[in-house]
Amino acid sequence: MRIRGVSSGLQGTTQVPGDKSISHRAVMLGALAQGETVITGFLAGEDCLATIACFRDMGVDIRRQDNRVQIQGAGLHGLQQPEQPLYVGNSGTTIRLLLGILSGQVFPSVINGDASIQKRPMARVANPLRLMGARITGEGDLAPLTISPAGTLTGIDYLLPVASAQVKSALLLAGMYAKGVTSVTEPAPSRDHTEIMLASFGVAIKRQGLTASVEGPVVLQGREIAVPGDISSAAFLLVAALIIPDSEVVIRQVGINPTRSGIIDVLRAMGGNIEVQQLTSNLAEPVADILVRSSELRGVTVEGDIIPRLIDEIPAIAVAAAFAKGTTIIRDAAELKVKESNRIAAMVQGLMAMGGDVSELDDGLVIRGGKALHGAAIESRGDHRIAMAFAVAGMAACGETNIGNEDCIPVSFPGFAEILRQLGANVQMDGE
Ligand SMILES: O=C(O)C1=C[C@@H](OP(=O)(O)O)[C@@H](O)[C@H](O)C1
Ligand SMILES: C=C(OP(=O)(O)O)C(=O)O
Repeated sequence: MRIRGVSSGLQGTTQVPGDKSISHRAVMLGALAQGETVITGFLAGEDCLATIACFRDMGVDIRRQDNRVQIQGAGLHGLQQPEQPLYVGNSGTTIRLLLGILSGQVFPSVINGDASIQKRPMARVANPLRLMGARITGEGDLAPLTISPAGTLTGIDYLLPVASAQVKSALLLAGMYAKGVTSVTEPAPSRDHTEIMLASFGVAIKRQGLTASVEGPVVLQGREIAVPGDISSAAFLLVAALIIPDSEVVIRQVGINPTRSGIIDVLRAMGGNIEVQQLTSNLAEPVADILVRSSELRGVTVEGDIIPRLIDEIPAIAVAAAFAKGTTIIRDAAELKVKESNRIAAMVQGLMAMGGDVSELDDGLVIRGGKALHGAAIESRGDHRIAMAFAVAGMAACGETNIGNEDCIPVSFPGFAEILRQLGANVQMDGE
């Protein structure tokens, strides 16, 4: 992907594709429900398509036309043994949440993913599932993993060592199959889409402070789900509009669930001019139109409980920080090292290659902003968020930026380059 610095600001009204986390969960719960589930605004990105493929491989009737997905629910015990290993591609959410569901099945299964997935830690999910009675094996607890039938699971009380919505969700999903109550307590609030969606499918999920509990067995009722735009995708447009002078952009219909909206708090604390017009005030997954204008940004410290509320947005925040006056410190974010790539190392190296003044911490990074950035050759490491973060940096830098392995972008944001071009950016994908 080739990006040139823009000569004028980004302008216009746009919309980002559907929320990735909500799209995955809608397919999973729809597949396990009774009756039909219809999803609109579904993210037709590679990760969520992998989730659909896994459930089709287990016999579920799922039809998709663009962003509309129609699922004939198989019921909690209606999945069939897959004929081949389930393949999740690049999707950590798919493999971790599926481990919870597969642990409750009466058939054996094998689950695998791409080279990045094979390096990501699965013990954080497999260990608590084993406490429930699940039988999961794999070399070094890495994918490929084999799940053998275990008889009925037993509910547990589990204190998560790190705030992870994927681990929390895997345990709640396994809890649907377990005898007794499964309770999960997290150290800080992580995204709560699983809890919200389980309740909307009719499951009596209890929530108290940082604890969520479910008592098995449950019955899920199919329903209609409208997926809002993904704030994690909107993050790249927000930062681009803030750092490119003379920009004014409206992003319509973005999900602003408070467990996801830390990016807005941080960009505003940096001096970002962002207006949020909430459209739905009474629903559990609030949706808003967001207006953003170019702003003089200043450095901030990002740490503590806000980190899980913006974990996937840190690459975008690091780019905003490089264009801000003063120093930004990001810490308590060691989780970034075990995402699709080591995102701390990727951001430090890439920003340095563009002339930024950055240093790496064990659990984050320090960005001394305000240096004039120039275009550079950046390796995305096959990580969609790294590729998009540097596309945005390249738009505000002088000269040309080339991003290697940018074909990972549709993992979460199909149409990224096209949307940027419509807003006035000079972005070209290889082969265009
Ligand atoms: O549950 C989810 O949908 C996700 C949870 C987060 O991962 P962790 O649970 O590992 O923090 C996040 O980084 C990922 O993009 C999506
Ligand atoms: C970490 C991410 O996703 P996953 O864990 O599902 O691969 C992401 O989308 O930034």
